[in-house]
Order: sequence, then C-alpha cells, then structure tokens
Amino acid sequence: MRIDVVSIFPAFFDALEVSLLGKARGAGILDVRVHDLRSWAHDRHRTVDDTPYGGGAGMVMKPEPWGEALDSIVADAGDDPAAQHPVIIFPSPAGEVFTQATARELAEERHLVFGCGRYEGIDERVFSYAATIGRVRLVSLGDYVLNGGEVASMAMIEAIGRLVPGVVGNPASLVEESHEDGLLEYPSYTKPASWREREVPPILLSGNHGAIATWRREQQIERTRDRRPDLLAE
Ligand SMILES: Nc1cc(-c2ccc3ccn(Cc4ccccn4)c3c2)[nH]n1
Repeated sequence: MRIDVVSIFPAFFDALEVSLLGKARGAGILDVRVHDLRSWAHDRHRTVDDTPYGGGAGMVMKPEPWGEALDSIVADAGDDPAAQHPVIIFPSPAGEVFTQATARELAEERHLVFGCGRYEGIDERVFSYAATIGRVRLVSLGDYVLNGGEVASMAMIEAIGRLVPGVVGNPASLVEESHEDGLLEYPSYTKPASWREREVPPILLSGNHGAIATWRREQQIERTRDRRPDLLAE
C-alpha cells in the first residue's frame, strides 16, 4: 500500500518512522511519502492561506497549492494501474466518523492520500476538484475539534496500516481486539499472579480453555454494557 500525506507540518509524521509502521516501511509493505504543501506554493512567502470570502474569523487554506499537490501525487502514482483514482482522505470535524469498519475498508486500498488541513479548513472547491482525480472521503476522528488534520491522519494511518497484511507479525492478535467483533476487549493479565494484593482471576490459571473463552466473552459483554452501551444497541 502506498500512502501519501500532504501537510504544512511534514515533520509531524516523523513518528511513522518508528515501531511497527517503521518496520513495515523498511520491508516495503507500506510506502509512506510525506509532502510539504508549501512545495506547491510559489510566491516568495510560500503562502498557503488567505482571508475567508464572506468574512469570519481565521484564515482558509488556498485552493491552488492543494490542486497542484494532488495533481502531482496522483500523476506520480499513475504508473500503477491498481493505484489509479486513489482514496483521498481529508480529516474534518464535518466528516463521517472514522471507525474500525472504516479502517478495515481502507486497508483494502492500494493508494491512500491524506490531505491535512490547518487554519479554519481548506477551500471547499478543493474537495470537488479532488473528486475528479480520486475518491474523496471527509473523515472525523470524533466529536471534538483539533487544530488540524495531522493528529487525525496519524491515528487513521496507524489504524489502517496495522491491518495491512504483513504489518502485524501475528494476524491472530488483530482478531481479539476491541471493536473487531463489535465488543470491547476482555481484560488482560500477565505475571506475577499476585501483585500488590491484587490477584489474577483464578479462571485464567485453570488451564480450562473452554471455560476461559466463556469467561472472556462474558467480560467483553459486561464491559461493553458498562462503558459503551451504544455498541450493543447496533
Ligand atoms: N475529528 C476532528 C477533525 C478535526 C480537524 C481536521 C482538519 C482540520 C483543519 C483545520 N482544523 C481546525 C478547525 C477548527 C475549527 C473548525 C474547523 N477546523 C481541523 C480540524 N477536528 N476534529
């Protein structure tokens, strides 16, 4: 999978060099390319924002640099027929909410482009232009406001990247996770069996794998009911 990221803070994504995703990049499983939007701003000050038509607080990101950036990225990936018409993801507080189902869906794609906005957002015409060269998705991490799209993109790249075959060493570990089966995950324990007068649930030391599986499922249901009843309503 190829992932392109466009941001005015490219250094933000240095963290993608480390840990799991860093290894996957080294192994060629993930091809992550981070671009500075200002590379496509040609005035002396590399301007990427301007005042909003109609007035209002803050600044809006100019369409020209975005149009050139997206054209350049799509053209560069053009030689791979499977990477045609990439999914172009714009984090936005006004987007669809990103869920594990979204991550699974996007993990099937060959080419993702993340457009990280800042200021009060990106000129709306960029989204309609992007739809002529890709499949546009405006995506929100949740109902809270961030200062830009970088944190949201990092979270989504990690959630998607770890589902790409070969990235996680033991694919079985992806199955028993929160939200994979619509429930929250069961509690985990490791040695020592007793710690600060707190014991590991005896069932987990019993060796009775059937009973352990039943107990874990019960824990998932109890936790989901207590913390996320909305997941049970679906
Ligand atoms: N789940 C999310 C996503 C975002 C997000 C994503 C991209 C941008 C680009 C700019 N801002 C700041 C901003 C503040 C106020 C209104 C509009 N935008 C962003 C915020 N916030 N929360």
